[in-house]
Parts: sequence; C-alpha cells; structure tokens
Amino acid sequence: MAARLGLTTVSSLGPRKALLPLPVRLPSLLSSHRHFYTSLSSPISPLQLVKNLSQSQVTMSASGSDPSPISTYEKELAAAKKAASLAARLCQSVQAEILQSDVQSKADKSPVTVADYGSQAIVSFVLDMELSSGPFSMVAEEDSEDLRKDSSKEILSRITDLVNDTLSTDPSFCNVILSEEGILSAIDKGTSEGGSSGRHWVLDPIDGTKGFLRGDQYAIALALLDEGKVVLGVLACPNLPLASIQHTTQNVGESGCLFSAIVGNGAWMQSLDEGSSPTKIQVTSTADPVDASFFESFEAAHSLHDLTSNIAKKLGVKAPPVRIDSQAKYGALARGDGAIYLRFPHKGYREKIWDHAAGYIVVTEAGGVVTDAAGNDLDFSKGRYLDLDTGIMATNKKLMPSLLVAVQESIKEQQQSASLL
Ligand SMILES: Nc1ncnc2c1ncn2[C@@H]1O[C@H](COP(=O)(O)O)[C@@H](O)[C@H]1OP(=O)(O)O
Ligand SMILES: [Mg+2]
Ligand SMILES: [Mg+2]
Ligand SMILES: [Mg+2]
Repeated sequence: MAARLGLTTVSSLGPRKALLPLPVRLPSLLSSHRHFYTSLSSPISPLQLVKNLSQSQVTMSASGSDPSPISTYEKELAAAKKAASLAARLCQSVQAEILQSDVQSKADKSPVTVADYGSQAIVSFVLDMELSSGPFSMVAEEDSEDLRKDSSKEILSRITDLVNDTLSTDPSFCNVILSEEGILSAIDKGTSEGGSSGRHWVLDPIDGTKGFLRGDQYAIALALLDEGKVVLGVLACPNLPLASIQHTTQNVGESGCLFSAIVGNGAWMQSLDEGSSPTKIQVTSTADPVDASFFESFEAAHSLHDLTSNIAKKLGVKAPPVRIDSQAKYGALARGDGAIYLRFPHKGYREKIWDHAAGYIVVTEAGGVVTDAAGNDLDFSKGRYLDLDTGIMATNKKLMPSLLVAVQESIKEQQQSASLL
C-alpha cells in the first residue's frame, strides 16, 4: 500500500454560468440575509426562497408527528452536500495556485489559508440560505479576528473574490455577490459553543491544512449535532482517489470523493462531480489482523507513530501504516481501503469536535466503531472539545476487541518506560 498519496490533478473553477432569468425582486424575504450583500441585481428567486421555507416548515411539522430519522435530516443532508462540494471547488482552485504569501500564522502556529476562510464562509452562507428557517448555530474552526486587521485587507479582498467566483458556478447562487462584511459575518457564524441541546452544525473548513499546503490529502468536514449526537456527516475529499487506495502506489486515477451519512441510513460515497450518484459503502469485514492495514496521520507531530507501530505489532498487523492527512482517513476506512485508524496525539493536545464528527458518523454508519483509547464512545456534546482518554481508534466490530487490548497494553508499556527515564 502506498505510504503516501501524492499530488493529484486539481481543476480550476469552471466558467461562470449564465444568469438565470429571475422574474421578481422580493427583498423582504431576503431581509434576514441582507447584510451579506453589496449588490444584488437579481436576487435569489423568491419562488426558490418560498419553496425553501415551506419545505423546512413541512419537515418541521412532520417532525412533530413521529418522523423517521431519515426524513428528518434529508433536507439538511442535501444542503450539507451542496455546501461542502462548493467549498471543495474553492479549495481546489486555491490549491492549484497556492502561494506562500497566502499563509498566515495564528497563535497556535497552524497555517491558515485563504481557502480555510473561504471554505468556512461558503459553507456557512450556503447552509444558512438553504435552511433559512429557524435559528442557525455552527461550531467551526476559524473566526474572523485575524482577517479584520488592517494587515489582512488584501487577503480579505482575495477571499471575497474567491467566494463570489465559486458561488457564481452554482445556479442557485449565480447572482449573489457577498460583500467583505458579508464574508466576515458568514465566517463568524461558526462561533457557537455547541453542546447537548438543540442543533449545531460542526465544520472543519479544511481538515489537514498541512496536507493541503503540501498538495496532498485534505477534507472539508461538516456534521450536524442534534441533542448532542452526531446525526449527519459529509466529508468532501477532493484529492482522494475514487478507487480504493489499498493497493495503489502511483497511478491513482480519478480523484474527488464525497462521503455522507445520516444516522440509521448507512454510509455513502459519490464523486464530487456534479450529478454523481451515491453508492453504499462498508468497512472491511476482515477479522484477521494479519490482513489488516492501518491509517495514521502523515504528520508525526499529530500522532505518536512509535506508539501506533507498537500497537500494530502487538495486534499482528503485517502491512506498514498508510500515512495520509485529514479525515480522508475516516472516508478511506469507511469504504474498506484499510482496517484500522489510530490517532494518538502528543500529551496535552485537546481534540476538537470538528476534527472527528463527520468522520465518526461516516465510519459508524459504514458498520465501523470509533472509540477513545479506553473503548468509550466519543462524546460530541461537551462543547468545542472532545473529552477523551488518550487517543482515538476506529476499526470494524470484529477487530475492535483485540485492538482495544493491544492499545491498552501498549499504553501501559509506554507509561512504564517513561517512568523509568
Ligand atoms: N499538534 C497537533 N496534534 C494533533 N492534531 C493536530 C495538531 N495540530 C493540528 N492538528 C489537527 O489535526 C488534524 C489533521 O490531522 P491529520 O491530518 O494528522 O489527521 C487537523 O484537524 C489539524 O488541524 P487542521 O484542521 O487545522 O488541519
Ligand atoms: Mg487549523
Ligand atoms: Mg482539522
Ligand atoms: Mg482545519
């Protein structure tokens, strides 16, 4: 199996689509979104807005009469797929022309790019427009603080152009032009604290920033929490090959995967290409660790590679680890490309919910299990952070019991050798 998946072709934005004929202006319906616009020569079709509103009202009233979980979240899933796909399009165009000057440094030293902010602005805007009824809450990685500084004027202008260019490729938004203030407020819709009550979107606008900057794997990861549980997730992985990466070395073929899951409805994958159809996916059914291969972070700073090697050795895994960036690992695991995902960050690192929520539901709905190092289910209801024991592991139900034993033994040995030092 490839130890590292290299560069794949990234396409630039397509040509602007022709403007749709829009018969009526209806600013009153748009009033709650008006702050977004500097110019709205032909606003989104009022009919479309009325349709959106009445559809969500239907969903809401249906939810009062014992809906199945699937019908409850279908509209949200469609909006999430649209938002993540558009964000992926923006990221692809930036990755194709990325310049060192696009990288800013934040207090935590993680690189933040125009694509990070642009992706968050697009997802926030599209979700808000598509699901325009009721309160909107989102827990997302980025905020606009750095972007509001005078020194960020140029980068903000670039993000604004990128977002507007990307929106113009979608027929429902081709007449929308967001202002710089609109971009900033869309980004800041992600400052929710989440928690155990109500609905909260959870977004990592680019997961695997380092992979993105290197031209490798990254993901746009979007999930929905309802009463503290992950009920829906979408993972857009623009550089992940559509074919299994299990035996791939170099010639990886077509790339661009969109994974999705609604609780109780299985996990699905489709191409990021417009008009593609989803196919149901499943984790591997292997029960023999010798056949198992495992994924871990490409970045050694993100996971203790020595510990994970020891776990794999104890378990009897023969294949070397597949090191790739981002939640693309959860997607690859969910479709059976590998059998195990191990993530053991360095001491003191606190996992955030946006780094796992979408991957978690995609893997669990594909028949897998995702737990912390003690075998506990992940709890997404505690705010922006995950409270967990040591690390995260994901695999199928057959391998989990022996994986848990190997993990606990390895952690104990690591602690013993640390106490001898
Ligand atoms: N020191 C760190 N340890 C673990 N994870 C980190 C660290 N710094 C950043 N991350 C986050 O880990 C995730 C990627 O992990 P990996 O690619 O190794 O699986 C990303 O969410 C990344 O944030 P970001 O979303 O900013 O890229
Ligand atoms: Mg980051
Ligand atoms: Mg992340
Ligand atoms: Mg990120």
